[in-house]
Amino acid sequence: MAALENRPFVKMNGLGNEIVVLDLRDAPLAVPPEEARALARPDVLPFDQIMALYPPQSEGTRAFVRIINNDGSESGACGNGTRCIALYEAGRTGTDHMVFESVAGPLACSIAPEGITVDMGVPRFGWHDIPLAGPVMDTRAIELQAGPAESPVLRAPAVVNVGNPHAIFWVEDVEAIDLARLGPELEHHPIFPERANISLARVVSPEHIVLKVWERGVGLTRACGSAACATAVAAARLGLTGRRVTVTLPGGDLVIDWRESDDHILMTGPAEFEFDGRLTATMLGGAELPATRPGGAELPGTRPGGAELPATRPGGAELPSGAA
Ligand SMILES: N[C@@H](CCC[C@H](N)C(=O)O)C(=O)O
Repeated sequence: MAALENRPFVKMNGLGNEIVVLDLRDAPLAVPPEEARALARPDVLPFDQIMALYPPQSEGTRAFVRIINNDGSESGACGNGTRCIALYEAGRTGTDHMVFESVAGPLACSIAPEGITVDMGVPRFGWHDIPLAGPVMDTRAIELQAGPAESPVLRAPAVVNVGNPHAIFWVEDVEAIDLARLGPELEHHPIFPERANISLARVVSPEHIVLKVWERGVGLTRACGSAACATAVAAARLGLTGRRVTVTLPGGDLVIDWRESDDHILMTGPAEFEFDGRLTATMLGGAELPATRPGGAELPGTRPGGAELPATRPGGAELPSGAA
């Protein structure tokens, strides 16, 4: 029997970043990577991340969250997914201020008419924090390039850790570069011992950045909240922008404020409830577990066509009423 069989799920998205919330607080169990990969198949429940909720470990927090990519690997941060679990918890409990715990630290969230704000913590810049394979003094621009050696198409990214590792390349036009081709090579470059999320960023003005992201363990996505945070911080460090910027991703806009008083990064944006249901053995791979989406190069749709998906409500704006 699949470990997650019969568990309730809630499908949500944050700016089109496809999120599955698994509330495992009542009966905690680890998400088996092979079941995550099976679930992510295009005809089942394609997602970018699972946000798995476990019993809180500290007083005053709602849950300990573990973040699982659709290749079954785990990440320390997911900005869009955190807004989703904040909305989920608000629907369940009626509270609009809450704190989650994660392997990277506390995540304080607040819900307001202008959006859901998550305190993503303090960014780290040391080469061993990213981490990089060896000592680098200045992580605002590291020695790394992609494309032909004699005429690289990408070079000298900034690197930042915001709970997960990011490399940001500054470009004139994010659409002019084939990130689906270069992303896998850069994600797995030996300079990144834990791999990295790879971003192309165009600085439009001191208040505006356009961003496209190849996510570690996933591929191209419509939005990546932690990449938006990492990029905003990297741009401010280089003097390309101020500390408050709007970051435009394929899925929409996030406002990032790298707060001067304590260096915490505040990310504000939307999240949406889509539908909920229960996981079945077939969804979790049954007897055989085929590979996940090839290369993750396609942008996933918002609604799977899987005939056996036991969705209990059509996609809608309402809040989930407690799937746990
Ligand atoms: N979609 C996320 C980032 C998810 C984690 C990333 N793929 C990693 O492995 O670090 C976001 O919104 O931040």
